[in-house]
Amino acid sequence: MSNTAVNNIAVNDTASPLVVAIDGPAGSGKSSVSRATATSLGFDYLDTGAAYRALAFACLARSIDTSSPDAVIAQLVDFDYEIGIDPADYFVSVGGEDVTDAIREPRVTAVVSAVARVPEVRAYLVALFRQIIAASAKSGIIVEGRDITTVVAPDAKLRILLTASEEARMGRRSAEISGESAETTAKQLASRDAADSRVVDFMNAADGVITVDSTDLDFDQTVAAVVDLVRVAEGRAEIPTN
Ligand SMILES: Nc1ncnc2c1ncn2[C@@H]1O[C@H](COP(=O)(O)OP(=O)(O)O)[C@@H](O)[C@H]1O
Ligand SMILES: Nc1ccn([C@@H]2O[C@H](COP(=O)(O)OP(=O)(O)O)[C@@H](O)[C@H]2O)c(=O)n1
Repeated sequence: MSNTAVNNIAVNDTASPLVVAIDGPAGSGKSSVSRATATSLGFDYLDTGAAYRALAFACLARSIDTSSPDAVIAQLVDFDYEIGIDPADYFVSVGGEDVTDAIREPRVTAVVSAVARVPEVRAYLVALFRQIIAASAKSGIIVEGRDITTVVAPDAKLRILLTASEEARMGRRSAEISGESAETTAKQLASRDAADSRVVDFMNAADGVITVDSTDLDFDQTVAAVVDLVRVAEGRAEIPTN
């Protein structure tokens, strides 16, 4: 297996990886379930939301007005972003600085939707995601976000919409975030989903996309459900009956 570097992205010249596309609203479990599934299957894992967050972080670091599309677009020229796609070595960096935790701060979450709704930003990042996917040297890659099943990888071997009731999603998120009331977390999550869904529809499964509803599944059961679907997609198992 050999890899070459083009524009800082290692290009895998072996067979293309099996692509698993996962979309869904905030708090449905996309990142955690995708990462655990990738670990269990020996696949890579690409968190696309991290790129939008990293760009929002870079804008804030330079005091850029994130409500100005032109100002945000101007940041793309020297947006020096890197992400780890090995689920055992997940990191996000901007300009060589590790921002893995910083991009989850509420001040970044508060402006990320404004950055993500700019069409030029989306076109730039979609192209980057496709390069990263093509460069995966593993047998598969799980890619999660909002528009993966419809825009980034509509031809993925397996496409999943991961959902959970609003109540379950908000409960999970507020359990993670300390320092903010459950009510504040719930309001912020709902308003971000509303803003994001004006740009891409990630609440309804597109044709051919399988819905996995994790409302009544615990974390391990959700991972097991996704692993089962991957085995079916690989032709290694029959379609699960429940
Ligand atoms: N099925 C589940 N049952 C309980 N908790 C879950 C489940 N799926 C995910 N979680 C937890 O919910 C939280 C939000 O998950 P996360 O992966 O960050 O969601 P997303 O990436 O969709 O925003 C995490 O703390 C995660 O461990
Ligand atoms: N494929 C994607 C992924 C994220 N995003 C944007 O990036 C933001 C952060 O994504 P995320 O996946 O980290 O969000 P969480 O649901 O994990 O909080 C979202 O609120 C969207 O605005 C997007 O527009 N398209």
